[in-house]
Amino acid sequence: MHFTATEGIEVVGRLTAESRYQGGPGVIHGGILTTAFDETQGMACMLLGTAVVTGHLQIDFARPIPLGSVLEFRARIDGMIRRKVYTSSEVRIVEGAAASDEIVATSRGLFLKIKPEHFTPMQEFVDGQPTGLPTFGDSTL
Ligand SMILES: CCCCCCCC(=O)SCCNC(=O)CCNC(=O)[C@H](O)C(C)(C)COP(=O)(O)OP(=O)(O)OC[C@H]1O[C@@H](n2cnc3c(N)ncnc32)[C@H](O)[C@@H]1OP(=O)(O)O
Repeated sequence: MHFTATEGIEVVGRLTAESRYQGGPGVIHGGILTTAFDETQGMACMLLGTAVVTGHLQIDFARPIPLGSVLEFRARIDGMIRRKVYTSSEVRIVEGAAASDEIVATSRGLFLKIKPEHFTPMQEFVDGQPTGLPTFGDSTL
């Protein structure tokens, strides 16, 4: 996805519903849409200048989204309480046969501000390649 920061704490991201994203016949998979919402709201949080992780994410799938559609996501920060960052986002089809001003799905998120040490225990698993462990093809196995 590509993102643009707009006025205030809001970001806009675009995603093309490619055929490899198919869920039901001819439509985008809900998990792909969920991931895009997560990314878009996470990107809005990055404008705060602090690292966050997703704590809670809810999605309302309002309309089926045909493959080939170009989707435009908009996300913003709605509020903050202590480490909690509340976000919302919606998506429209902006190019393709089903393009219109209608909102086809919405999302609300809760992101938690974290310290860099949050990821320290997972360093060994970065990129899915645990270090310090024997790997397949290792002649010492
Ligand atoms: C470009 C960047 C895009 C990034 C987008 C993608 C981001 C991701 O996908 S991150 C991956 C998915 N998420 C994760 O792996 C997170 C896994 N969960 C965790 O690590 C922890 O549960 C974490 C950090 C979210 C919260 O744990 P912790 O830091 O101990 O917070 P904790 O003290 O329990 O709670 C803090 C506050 O948040 C609230 N809270 C925590 N989790 C939740 C939740 N799931 N729902 C509601 N409230 C919650 C607590 O009630 C508490 O509220 P209050 O301040 O009012 O008392």
